[in-house]
Amino acid sequence: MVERDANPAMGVDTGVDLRAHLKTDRRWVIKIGSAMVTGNGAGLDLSAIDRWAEQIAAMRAEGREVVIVTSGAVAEGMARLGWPERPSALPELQAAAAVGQMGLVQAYADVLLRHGIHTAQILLTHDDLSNRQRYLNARSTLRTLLDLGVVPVVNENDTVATDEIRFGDNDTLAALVANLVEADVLVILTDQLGLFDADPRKNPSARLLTEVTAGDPALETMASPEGGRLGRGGMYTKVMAAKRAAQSGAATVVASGATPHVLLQLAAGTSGVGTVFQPAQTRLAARKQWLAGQLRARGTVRVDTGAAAALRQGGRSLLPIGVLEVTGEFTRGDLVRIVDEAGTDLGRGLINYGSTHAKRLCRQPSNAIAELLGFAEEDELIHRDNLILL
Ligand SMILES: Nc1ncnc2c1ncn2[C@@H]1O[C@H](COP(=O)(O)OP(=O)(O)O)[C@@H](O)[C@H]1O
Ligand SMILES: N[C@@H](CCC(=O)OP(=O)(O)O)C(=O)O
Repeated sequence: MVERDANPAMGVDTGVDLRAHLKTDRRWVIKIGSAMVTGNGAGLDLSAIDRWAEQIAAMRAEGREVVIVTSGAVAEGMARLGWPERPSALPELQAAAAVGQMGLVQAYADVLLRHGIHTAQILLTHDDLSNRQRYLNARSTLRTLLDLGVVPVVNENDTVATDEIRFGDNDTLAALVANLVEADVLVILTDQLGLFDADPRKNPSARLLTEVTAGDPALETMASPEGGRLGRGGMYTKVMAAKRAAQSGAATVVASGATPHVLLQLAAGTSGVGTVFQPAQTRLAARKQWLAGQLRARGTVRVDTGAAAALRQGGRSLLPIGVLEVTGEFTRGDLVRIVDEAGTDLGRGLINYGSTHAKRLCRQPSNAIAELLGFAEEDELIHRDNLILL
């Protein structure tokens, strides 16, 4: 039996009861590692997938949104091809992943459909998320799927991923997906009860830490980069994923996928389950801080008095109807300055339309966007979540 201990040096005393917070957190990214999905390499563990699906269905019924990030393509491919060891050559890994991915998504699709929930396969590479246009497209697709009540099932696109464009481990991918969908919580299900103060495989007296602060450098020395036989990255990439998720304001929990009702216990705020990584700041504060740190505005949007008042007092999004003039050359997702009629700085924001389109939308109602441009991305020129006032 593992001793549970919140090491006082690692404890969090922010006055925020993070476990209680989980009870109301709405958007969850749940990452499931290879060892858990494939019953330690013995082929897909369908009964485990079934148990998680049942819990995810219960979470959906409570009004929560869930994105699954699942590993296991390579491990399932190995099982299907009868390979006992994970290959080291990239083409073989990619071949195994291509074989295994088929069974992996089918398994999630089948079990979730039994609960009346549709799934969607999303395969991403690092390249997709570092290219602004593709990042925004992936983000819109994921948000639309969530709005439709679909559970996206994400994995790395192993077939095309070469060294320069691969995440390499799904913990990093999951943190980036948490950022992409602005998740409240990232859950990483693995084959240990959580983060221990040393690798429990090597040190049987290692103690479980239940509450820690994301980004605490001490955690990085405790977490070994060695994974199990199937996984990659070990606990180190999970600690780094928690740090990354915290930068967009998400809390991370590392817990065992084998703990009965693990997801429902977390969603109920049950204490002692897994390791909770507390983010140092709130989601909105993190996002606004990121926006404030962006110095290079690519264009300027001049707004009328009504729009300026709506932004200042009402915390509203900027609609094209309130825009007098757009200057500069920029693409969708770029940072622009927002100024009032007199040209005084009001704020900064990420714009939903490129400059050619934005210029055509000045003074137009949002319901005319589709007709004017032949397509409509969003009703707002700048959404309030992507806007800071100076
Ligand atoms: N400090 C630590 N606490 C818990 N596990 C650790 C720690 N350091 C290393 N590990 C190892 O990390 C492994 C989990 O990583 P990995 O095999 O990559 O899992 P997954 O497939 O779930 O991503 C555990 O089985 C454990 O041996
Ligand atoms: N895309 C790979 C992920 C490999 C991986 O990172 O595994 P893990 O460390 O178990 O999350 C696969 O599906 O096998």
